[in-house]
Amino acid sequence: MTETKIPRATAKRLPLYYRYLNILHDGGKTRVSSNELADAIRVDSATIRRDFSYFGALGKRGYGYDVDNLLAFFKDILDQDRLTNVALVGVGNLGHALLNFSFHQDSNIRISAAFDINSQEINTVQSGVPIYPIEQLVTQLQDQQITVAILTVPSRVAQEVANQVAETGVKGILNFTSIRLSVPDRIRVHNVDLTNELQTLIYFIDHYDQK
Ligand SMILES: NC(=O)c1ccc[n+]([C@@H]2O[C@H](COP(=O)([O-])OP(=O)(O)OC[C@H]3O[C@@H](n4cnc5c(N)ncnc54)[C@H](O)[C@@H]3O)[C@@H](O)[C@H]2O)c1
Repeated sequence: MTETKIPRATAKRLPLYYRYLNILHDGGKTRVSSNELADAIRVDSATIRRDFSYFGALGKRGYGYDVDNLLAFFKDILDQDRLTNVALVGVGNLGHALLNFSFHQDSNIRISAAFDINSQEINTVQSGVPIYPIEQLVTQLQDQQITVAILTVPSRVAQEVANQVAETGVKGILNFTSIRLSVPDRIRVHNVDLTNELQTLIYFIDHYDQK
């Protein structure tokens, strides 16, 4: 694995690059310019060149980037050869939507276990994923060597669930609840807030896109 320290904004674009390079590869394309990439994924070409330069992937003037090289490179960085098992905690409205969502086939991510307290849900298999009672969270996460957990429980129980997750080897939590979780330093928490995303989008539309 490459240990390069990269800005978070760059890291967020990596899966985007990776997906598009796969499309190019499947279409038999062997090289691509930063301008072509820019048009396709709607990130400006200067940003793409800067992002790629963090990894020492420098295109040649007049040639662009070699698709296979880049793809192998991103595959390594994103650790795509390894399947990541993810746990989902809270199979309600949002949890069901995530269970039914097939992650991009080339992403190597899958939800392998879900947890709830609702007797209607537990001990069933939905979209191929077994739903276990929350009491089995710690043992299942450990047995399945799960490293990422998605929290879609009601906010009032979020911290309590996070405490249980912290008893396992989980390294990352994708937190959909409105609670700012307190977890040990070894666990990274990413908060997802659709309201926030929409407000940011509306802000940019209102302030920057008035042409
Ligand atoms: N971040 C966002 O943009 C966003 C959007 C929608 C909802 N949410 C949040 O996501 C969470 C889920 O929303 P929802 O609409 O799916 O709620 P929901 O009530 O439909 O689902 C919650 C599920 O969690 C289960 N649950 C309750 N206590 C539990 C526990 N201790 N352990 C395991 N499971 C437990 C419930 O049985 C239920 O199935 C809420 O916190 C909500 O505020 C966030």
